[in-house]
Amino acid sequence: MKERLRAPAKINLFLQVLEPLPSGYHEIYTLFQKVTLFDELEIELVDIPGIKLQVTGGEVPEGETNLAFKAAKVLLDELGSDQGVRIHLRKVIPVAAGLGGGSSDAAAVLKGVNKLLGAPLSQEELAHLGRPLGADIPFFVWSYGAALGEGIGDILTPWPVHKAFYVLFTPPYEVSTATVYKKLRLTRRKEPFIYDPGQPPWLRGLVNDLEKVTLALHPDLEEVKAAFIAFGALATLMSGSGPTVFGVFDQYQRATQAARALASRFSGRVHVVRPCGMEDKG
Ligand SMILES: C[C@@](CO)(OP(=O)(O)O)[C@H](O)COP(=O)(O)OP(=O)(O)OC[C@H]1O[C@@H](n2ccc(N)nc2=O)[C@H](O)[C@@H]1O
Ligand SMILES: Nc1ncnc2c1ncn2[C@@H]1O[C@H](COP(=O)(O)OP(=O)(O)O)[C@@H](O)[C@H]1O
Repeated sequence: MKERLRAPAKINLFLQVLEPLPSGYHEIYTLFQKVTLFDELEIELVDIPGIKLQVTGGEVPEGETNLAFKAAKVLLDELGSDQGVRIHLRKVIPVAAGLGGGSSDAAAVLKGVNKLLGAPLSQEELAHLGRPLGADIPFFVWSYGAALGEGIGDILTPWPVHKAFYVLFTPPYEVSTATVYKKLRLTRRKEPFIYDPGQPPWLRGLVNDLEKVTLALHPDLEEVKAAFIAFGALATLMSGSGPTVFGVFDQYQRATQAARALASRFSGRVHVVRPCGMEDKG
């Protein structure tokens, strides 16, 4: 039996860092939005114990440090299963880019393997199991297109999906999430700037507290942001810890024109995507 799954990328439409926690993590207030850029996975249960992972299309390890591998292991261990798992992962989502690709792969493996084993665990149990592997994993386990993330990003509340076209620009270098959080200087606990779920967040202004850290390391991203505005974006922001920067557009044609202009001016990968979770909204 085989499961074929698509693991979406995410962007953070706002990200406020409120307080450092004794665990080394930070309390955040963020809006996660899944978008239509997908890694692809094929998962199979076999009778020979052990986990085998094959990766094509991206610079990520194939062994036990891959988040897809770790997710399979933690689930098999939890269930005490002696079945083996074979995973083929086709990487499309840029790596260490603020798009949550590794977390999404891990969540897809948790869901896929659980389904192949007859669904012994609930979505909530899978989210709980994935959380120590990555704070973003619970969001990818849940089926919402968009969710408010509190706590370390693992306390989730569904959020309406607002119609838009997003252009993602990912420069040809990676950024470490842990380094960016570490470099952020918080002097006192911040109270979150609250958004109205009924309104597209870009109408109130998009904020990402991690942006200043990554932009100080990579000032070229300021130019990308300025170019997004010059090319007609309604708003522009870095996603997560970066370095991906996105522009928000209200028309597909404007988005594709901006994407072409960006690709000819800057070296990096450009994707035009839509939010997931609005299939019923046209
Ligand atoms: C910044 C965000 C925004 O969605 O995403 P990315 O840019 O990584 O995609 C997340 O908060 C990242 O989530 P994720 O990438 O899953 O984090 P983890 O692997 O669990 O953590 C990597 C490191 O980031 C720091 N970290 C992470 C989450 C958080 N709320 N506070 C933190 O301080 C910790 O130092 C941790 O060791
Ligand atoms: N399946 C995977 N896909 C992407 N990165 C992975 C994967 N497994 C392990 N990693 C490692 O996790 C780190 C963060 O990856 P990723 O989730 O793409 O970043 P981000 O959270 O910034 O979007 C990278 O250093 C990468 O080598």
